[in-house]
Amino acid sequence: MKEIRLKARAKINLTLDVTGKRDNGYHELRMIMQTVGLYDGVRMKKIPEPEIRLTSNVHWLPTDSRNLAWRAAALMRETYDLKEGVEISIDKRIPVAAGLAGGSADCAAVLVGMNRLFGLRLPLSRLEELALTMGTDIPYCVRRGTVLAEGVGEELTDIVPPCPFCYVVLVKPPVSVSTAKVYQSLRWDQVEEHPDTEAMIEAMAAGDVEKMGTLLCNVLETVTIPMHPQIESIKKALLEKGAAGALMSGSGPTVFALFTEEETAKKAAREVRKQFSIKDVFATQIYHAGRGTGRKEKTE
Ligand SMILES: C[C@](O)(CO)[C@H](O)COP(=O)(O)OP(=O)(O)OC[C@H]1O[C@@H](n2ccc(N)nc2=O)[C@H](O)[C@@H]1O
Ligand SMILES: Nc1ncnc2c1ncn2[C@@H]1O[C@H](COP(=O)(O)OP(=O)(O)OP(=O)(O)O)[C@@H](O)[C@H]1O
Repeated sequence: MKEIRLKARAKINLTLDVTGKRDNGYHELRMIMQTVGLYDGVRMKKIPEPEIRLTSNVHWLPTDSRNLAWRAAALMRETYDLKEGVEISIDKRIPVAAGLAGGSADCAAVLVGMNRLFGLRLPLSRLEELALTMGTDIPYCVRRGTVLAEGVGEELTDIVPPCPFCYVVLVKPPVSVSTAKVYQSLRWDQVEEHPDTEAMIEAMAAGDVEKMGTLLCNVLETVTIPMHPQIESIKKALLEKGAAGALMSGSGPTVFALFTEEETAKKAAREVRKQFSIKDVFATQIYHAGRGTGRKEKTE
């Protein structure tokens, strides 16, 4: 049977503000999300057996209902009463539990893949609704591009014009961060520095990457950086190596930095990898849904 191949892309948060807390413990957010080139390869194939068979190149990652990609396939089979099963293989490149929404991206890719494989013709808006039942970052991973996310992360507005093309270095220190714990520890009403979301949207419209660098701001840094001070050292090193700006993505621990020059970005990536003895360092770029990076795509 025909196999389809999808690229489940990582995201970064250019700004992340928390504006309140709901009774159920979830936080009200206002954040600018951006897709980057780094991706997990997802291959899918229909099988006659009514099963979901999942494999991945990361041997310790669960391949059952604990995996978000498995859950996406199960949800589509149940919701649309699909008789056949599916075989999914994930080539993971996005570091796990990194603040880059790797699991959410795989989940979104499987929703899109099931829609295609089974000829369901569901609009993206329906896939975004289904996505929200599995995690608050997942609707965005279905949509992708430059997006203002509000509510608990599910109210999505495309930002036009989108983020200008630039180079992005990702550095994931070898520590794991639990998103739930970070939110639980956040004293959102005591945070002093909030992002200027409107100014960031203006800087993007002006194509001013240097200005964008000065406006990067994530209130979750107030929780994760004291737990892992190395994040601050990595940010500082990336700025010294020519970044327009550097910030922790999501709940962390990954740090990303924006660069206007490819060579400067690659050199910074090489040097940071060596200086901090970190293997998970990637030189990638901004990605726009449908339009790609606008340049020859490569992540190193
Ligand atoms: C940090 C971000 O990645 C920024 O994009 C997201 O807000 C988190 O997205 P995610 O990993 O998809 O998060 P979920 O799997 O939905 O939730 C994980 C946990 O984070 C907390 N959570 C999540 C989203 C939100 N708006 N408020 C929260 O307090 C909840 O305790 C939840 O149990
Ligand atoms: N397909 C998957 N890929 C990676 N992790 C997965 C997957 N499915 C479930 N998980 C589980 O989800 C947890 C978080 O993984 P993920 O890589 O999505 O975190 P993250 O990058 O911090 O996401 P976010 O930015 O949305 O908080 C891991 O502990 C992992 O066991």
